[in-house]
Amino acid sequence: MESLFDDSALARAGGIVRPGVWHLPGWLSPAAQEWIVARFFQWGHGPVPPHRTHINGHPMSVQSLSLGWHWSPNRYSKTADDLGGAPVAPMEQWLVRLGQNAVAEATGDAQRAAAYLPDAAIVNFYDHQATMGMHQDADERINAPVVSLSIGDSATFRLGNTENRNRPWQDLRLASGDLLIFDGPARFAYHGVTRIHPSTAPAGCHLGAGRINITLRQTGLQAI
Ligand SMILES: O=C(O)CCC(=O)C(=O)O
Ligand SMILES: [Fe+2]
Repeated sequence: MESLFDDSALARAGGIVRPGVWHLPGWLSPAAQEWIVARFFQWGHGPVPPHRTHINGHPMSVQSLSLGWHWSPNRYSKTADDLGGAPVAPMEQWLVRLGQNAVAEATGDAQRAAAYLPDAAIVNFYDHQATMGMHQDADERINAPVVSLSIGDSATFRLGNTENRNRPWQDLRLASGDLLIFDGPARFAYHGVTRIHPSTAPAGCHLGAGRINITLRQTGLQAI
């Protein structure tokens, strides 16, 4: 019953939000969402467990883990140096292919998609209280697309301008299965998450309460 009225039942327009931003609602099939949730629980076993990254001494409200490169503020590393030095889990090849398919389908630019080789995934878990302040994804060295996948409860995602964390911005609702890409003129747009909407997830994704967001990034860094 619950799943009849989850957010995936809403008819939502998708496509180009503004130059460089694409939103494809329900891009991940229900089966893919369920499969990724199962993988998410496996990632939780380590080697670096989900953690609240500290920014300026304060823990973020989201719990994060990384694949490929460990992210800590302003820095990517191969070991989680802020958490005892465990090696980061490897990037998974199905995520690379998923990212390439996402870029190809959203943008229609086959060359940009083929050149896209994301080597890091940041996996965030939001409980119902969690939010993310306005920021730029600017720790990557090259200007490749950011591919964002959302699963579980819906979120209000705030998409700002490229100059500062203030207005103008626009609020988008990201539901389970949604794909969002920012690239080109919007690659360095400020963005954040202002709210999680409880009880909006499809029951079949089996996450329980909360939201997962996975962002795929191409860092431009070389492992040494
Ligand atoms: O949860 C989201 O939709 C955005 C996450 C994000 O901005 C990030 O991980 O840098
Ligand atoms: Fe971000």
